[in-house]
Amino acid sequence: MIRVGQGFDVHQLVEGRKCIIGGVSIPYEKGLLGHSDADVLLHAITDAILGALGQGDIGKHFPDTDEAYKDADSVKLLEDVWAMAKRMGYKLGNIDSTIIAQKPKMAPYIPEMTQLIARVLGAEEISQVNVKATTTEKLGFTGRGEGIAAQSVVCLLKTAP
Ligand SMILES: Nc1ccn([C@@H]2O[C@H](COP(=O)(O)O)[C@@H](O)[C@H]2O)c(=O)n1
Ligand SMILES: C[C@@]1(CO)OP(=O)(O)OP(=O)(O)OC[C@H]1O
Repeated sequence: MIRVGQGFDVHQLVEGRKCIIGGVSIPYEKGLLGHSDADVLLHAITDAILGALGQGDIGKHFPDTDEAYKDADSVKLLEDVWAMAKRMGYKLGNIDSTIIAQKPKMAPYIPEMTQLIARVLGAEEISQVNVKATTTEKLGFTGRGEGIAAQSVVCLLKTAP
């Protein structure tokens, strides 16, 4: 059986925070604000997987009112959700994601993000994981550099009854 899910997330860009996207710390004058490390891409991916599983969203599993997730490493949150997917008998079909950011330039960091996501999700080949980036041509909150958004679509394949 095939299951499909989609995820979308936004975090504000502020001074004095790290810019962690796809598990990679990107050198930039601003970083993403959140209760956790605010990794907007991994949050969109986590939500896409939860959607495919019919298990709600990231805030249901990791509430931003819980001190346990303060400054949480979003790689760990993704690992926890992926462990659930495996327990439910799923493996990765493929995942495609887009980071929506005017700046910084994501292209140099995308291979490292892709490798990390592929490792966490147990991809058999790297082409199962695709990460893209786009500006919004200086339009809207992303175009003004006020925040970064990410969206993701995942296909999961049932491996066990
Ligand atoms: N933050 C970003 C945004 C875009 N890119 C790369 O640039 C290409 C052109 O972007 P457009 O918004 O003009 O389509 C895009 O295809 C990405 O490869 C990027 O690296 N970082
Ligand atoms: C990840 C959580 C939990 O630390 O906090 P944030 O970093 O604020 O991220 P968000 O995308 O709002 O998702 C859910 C939260 O519960």
